[in-house]
Amino acid sequence: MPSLPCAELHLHIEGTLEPDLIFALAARNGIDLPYADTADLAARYAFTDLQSFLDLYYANMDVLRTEEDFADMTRAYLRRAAAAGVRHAEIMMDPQAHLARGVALETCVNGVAGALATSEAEFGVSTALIAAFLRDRPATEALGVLQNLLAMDAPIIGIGLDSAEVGYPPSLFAEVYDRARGAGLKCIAHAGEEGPPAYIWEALDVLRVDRLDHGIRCMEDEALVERLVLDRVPLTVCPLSNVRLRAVDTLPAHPLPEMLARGLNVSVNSDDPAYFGGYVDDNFTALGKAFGLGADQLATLAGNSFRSAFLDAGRRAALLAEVEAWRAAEQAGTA
Ligand code: HPA
Ligand SMILES: [Zn+2]
Repeated sequence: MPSLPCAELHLHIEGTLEPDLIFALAARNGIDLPYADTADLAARYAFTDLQSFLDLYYANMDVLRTEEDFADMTRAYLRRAAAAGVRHAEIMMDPQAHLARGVALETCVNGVAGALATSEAEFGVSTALIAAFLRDRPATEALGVLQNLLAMDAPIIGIGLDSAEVGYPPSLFAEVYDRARGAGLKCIAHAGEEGPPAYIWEALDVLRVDRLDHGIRCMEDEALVERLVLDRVPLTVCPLSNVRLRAVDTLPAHPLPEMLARGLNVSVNSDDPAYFGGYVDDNFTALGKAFGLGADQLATLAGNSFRSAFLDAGRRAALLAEVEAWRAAEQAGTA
């Protein structure tokens, strides 16, 4: 069966570092890892919440030192994503996590962007880059990094907001988002993963986001659901991530089917696939199994991903046609 064609809109490139690549980059850079082997590392992926994951996620980034390291990581993701059916990827990176380790902005941005530049020719995956700011660091630091990204003419289409959510409401970053919007950048933010519905309201009303990452806790606030439906705000949902980080207890308890039924503009994404048990195809497969989703619902989710992407009209139409062809083949039983 051919993979469902989709866009991946919520993907932290640093979260695609697989254990074997972590070991390969450590060897290349002469770094001693505090793990016996890849199995020892993978055994530590039993997370209790977002912070327990972030601790390991930031520690493992230490193997990324050169432009080539960032490019190799990005190419490995694109190869795997293409096999998963991804036809367009809007990829987030965390520049502050690298700056804090003494890696230059040019090194991390040019490494990732260099691999993205050849992605369509090499893997058939069109791409865009999003610079995410760490909400548990000061907004003044984010503002400085944004200024530097603009000064170097970094090939980014937008900004995001990630890292530890609770205690760091979106409104802290109002000035950063105003500046980004003024520079013509798209505005995206994580909200409502672990944080309360009030953070989603702030992302909408203060940051004026074009798209929300996660947003699953909107289901606790009826007026918020109505607002999100009315404005067709895209929500990039990451089911396997939510289970691994204990935002939901089990996949069958995930609110995604209810979100779809309420008319929310939901897409399916992998977040940090090396850490959360799978890429976007694995997320679709797990959802299909947990909820018995048919071709129509899967095609709706894939269609939403292309409708929520920052694509030009021509490519969007071509990719939506691929989804319709997939749906027709599935329904005819010829896939
Ligand atoms: O799932 C996530 N949530 C918040 N911040 C992150 N940074 C990487 N992954 C995540
Ligand atoms: Zn995320």
